[in-house]
Amino acid sequence: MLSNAFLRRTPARIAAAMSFSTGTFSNSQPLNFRGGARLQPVDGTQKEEAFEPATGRVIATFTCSGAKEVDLAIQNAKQAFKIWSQKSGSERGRVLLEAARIIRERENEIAALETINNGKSIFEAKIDVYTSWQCLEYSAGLAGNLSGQHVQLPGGSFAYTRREPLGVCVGIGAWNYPFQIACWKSGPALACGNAMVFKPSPFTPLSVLLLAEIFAEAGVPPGLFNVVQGGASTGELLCKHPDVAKVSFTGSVPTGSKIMEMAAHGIKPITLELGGKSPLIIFSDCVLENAVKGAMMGNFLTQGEVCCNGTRVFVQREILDKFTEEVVKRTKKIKIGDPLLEDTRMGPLINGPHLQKVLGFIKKAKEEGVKVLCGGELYTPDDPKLKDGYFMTPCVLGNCRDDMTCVKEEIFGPVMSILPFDTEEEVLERANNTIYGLAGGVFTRDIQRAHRVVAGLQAGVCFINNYNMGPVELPFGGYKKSGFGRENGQVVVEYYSQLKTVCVEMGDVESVF
Ligand SMILES: NC(=O)c1ccc[n+]([C@@H]2O[C@H](COP(=O)([O-])OP(=O)(O)OC[C@H]3O[C@@H](n4cnc5c(N)ncnc54)[C@H](O)[C@@H]3O)[C@@H](O)[C@H]2O)c1
Repeated sequence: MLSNAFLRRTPARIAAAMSFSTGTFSNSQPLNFRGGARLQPVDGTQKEEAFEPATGRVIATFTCSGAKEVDLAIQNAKQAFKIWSQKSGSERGRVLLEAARIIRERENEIAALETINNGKSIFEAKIDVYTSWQCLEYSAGLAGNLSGQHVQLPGGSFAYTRREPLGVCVGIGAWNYPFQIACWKSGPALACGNAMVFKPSPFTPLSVLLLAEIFAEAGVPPGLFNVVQGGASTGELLCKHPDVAKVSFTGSVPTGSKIMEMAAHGIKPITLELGGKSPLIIFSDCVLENAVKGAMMGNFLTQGEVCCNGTRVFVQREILDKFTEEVVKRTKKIKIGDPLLEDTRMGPLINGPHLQKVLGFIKKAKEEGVKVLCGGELYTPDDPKLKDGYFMTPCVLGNCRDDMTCVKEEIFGPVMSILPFDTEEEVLERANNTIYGLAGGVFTRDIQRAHRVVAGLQAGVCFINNYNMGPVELPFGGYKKSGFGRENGQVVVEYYSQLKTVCVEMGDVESVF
């Protein structure tokens, strides 16, 4: 997700000095964080390796946390919650502002680590860091504004509501936006007075440790924000723990469904930020140049590994050829390569199995009759140190039909499917014919049609004449199987707090007995 404000920054600021280079990083520090410090987990048997996708090198090994370590992290969070929840919103806000300031100060280091471990270009990783500290600043504002309601009752009696924190919240993250996801969950959670135990994806365990250190430096009580590492089994230990008050999850639909089952046993509220297969509808009266740019932004950020991407690009038949020609021309020009170089716009995919999965979708699409208009192949950059990286060429598919696998399923790679349409009524029905409902977009100069179409889209986040912009002031989240609950925007406090109603009697008790 992008921020307009970031894109308007001066190139000099973006190209700030870097001290990392691809193929050199190796982690030597513990990757769990508990009680205010990095440490090794006290238990856990399974070992995991994390990779640098650009080179295929192992850059970190760690033990997946077991039941004892998970419990210790939660007990630490419980203790810190007692202190943090008693502070005023403004006091909490000040700490979050300081954390935001430190993130800005360490922007290059955080972005570089994200690029090394995730593979996205450094240009994009800096955008992620930008939206991360913005979220903490925004959450700081929310903290100072938390309040209840005062309601007058008969006879001078009255009632008031208190917005109270939930307790220990668990955050479970996906690998595509590791630092940003951790900030988007912890910012509002801490603002509302909660503590958090966060588990990143085992593919991207590194950058969240910087966030934990930054929170500690900014002044959160030790234990307020903890990190446990691991995969499904560690995640399940967190979700099933009786002292956890809420789970906020970002990941795939099948895992989201399991999280919901586990939460059901404990009657725990959850936020689910899940996958998507979003429609991007381009009418023939659009500004073609903007529609082409929108389709590129809606498909190729972070190697296409973006939940809200508009991967089903519906194009009105009159402009199909012109649009397709322009998109293909620009897709072929995307600079693929060393993600730490400032002019690279597409890095490697997250890992070998995922790369093979994406290529498998393209193979199947060919069997089902699509025309590969460009890309969709393994790519080996000239630089020898990148020869084992997980690179592929961004791909545009033509001759697509709604019933094809590549059009129905989330590919989570740089693959755009182009689908012709004729009428507004037809395209809206086809756009909504999916289990997902995360996002959707429309390009048209007709203002009435733009609003009519987005009103008809079954999606939580809609764009008119742009795509994939994500300012932190706006709620983000899905409809249908893309999940529920919202991140960001003022509404986020609903998902990290609970409301207490207090009735105050000013007269005598009237009893019916
Ligand atoms: N809607 C959003 O905001 C958003 C944002 C980013 C990614 N996503 C989605 O995430 C998916 C890609 O991420 P992924 O491959 O990491 O997803 P995933 O579901 O495989 O894993 C997500 C997280 O859940 C953990 N996990 C796996 N099994 C678990 C279990 N049984 N119990 C508890 N935790 C478990 C993983 O270790 C990881 O930390 C895509 O579908 C993408 O669309 C959604």
